[in-house]
Amino acid sequence: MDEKDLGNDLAKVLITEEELQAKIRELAGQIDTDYANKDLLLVAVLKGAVMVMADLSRALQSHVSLDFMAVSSYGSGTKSSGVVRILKDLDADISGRHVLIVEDIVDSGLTLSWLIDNLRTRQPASLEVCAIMRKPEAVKTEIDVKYIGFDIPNEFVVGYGLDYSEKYRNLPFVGTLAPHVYSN
Ligand SMILES: O=P(O)(O)OC[C@H]1O[C@H](OP(=O)(O)OP(=O)(O)O)[C@H](O)[C@@H]1O
Ligand code: HPA
Ligand SMILES: [Mg+2]
Repeated sequence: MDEKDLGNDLAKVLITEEELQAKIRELAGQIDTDYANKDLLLVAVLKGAVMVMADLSRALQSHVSLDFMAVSSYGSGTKSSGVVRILKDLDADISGRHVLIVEDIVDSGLTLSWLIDNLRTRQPASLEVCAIMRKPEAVKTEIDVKYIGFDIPNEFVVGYGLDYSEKYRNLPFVGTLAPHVYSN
C-alpha cells in the first residue's frame, strides 16, 4: 500500500481478508444446516455489521430475509458508553419468526445484551447471535453467541465494518491502528 492508502494508519493486521472470508463460509455452512426448512430472518446491527451481513447472506445457500436495526453506544470514541440508543428500528414484525442477529463484534457485550432483551420482548420463535469477532477479556456481560468467528485480544480494532471516528470501516481486513492516528 502506498502513502495515501488508509491501510497506512494500521499498526498490524489481526485478521486477513482471506481468513475472514473463509470463516464466513464456515459459519454460513453451519447456519444453512441449522435452519434447514426454517424461514430465517437475519437482523444486522448497523453500521458495523454491514460487511458481515453482505458476505454472510451471500454465502448462505437458502432463502433468507434481511432486516436492519441501527443502535449506537460508542459515538466517536473507543469506549462503550453503555447507553444504547435505537437510531433505526426493524421494518419487520419478528413475532413467531426465527431471528439471527448478525454482529461485527462483541466487545463489552452491552450492545448485544440490550438488543437481545429488546428483541425477546417481541416474541420471536427463536433468537440467536452470529458475531464475527469477540473480545473475551472485555466482555462485561455473558452472552450466548451461537456462531462466533474469532476471539481477539482486548485491543481497539478497525476494518470490516468497524470504525474509528467513522473511518476504516471499508478495510477488507481487521487491524489495530498506529499510535499516530490517536494523537492527531
Ligand atoms: O459489545 P459492545 O461493547 O457493546 O460493542 C459492540 C458494538 O459497538 C459497535 O457499534 P457502535 O455502537 O460503535 O455503532 P456502529 O456499528 O455504527 O459503529 C459494534 O459495531 C457493535 O455493535
Ligand atoms: O474494537 C472496536 N473497534 C471499533 N468499534 C468497536 N466497537 C466496539 N468495539 C470496537
Ligand atoms: Mg463503532
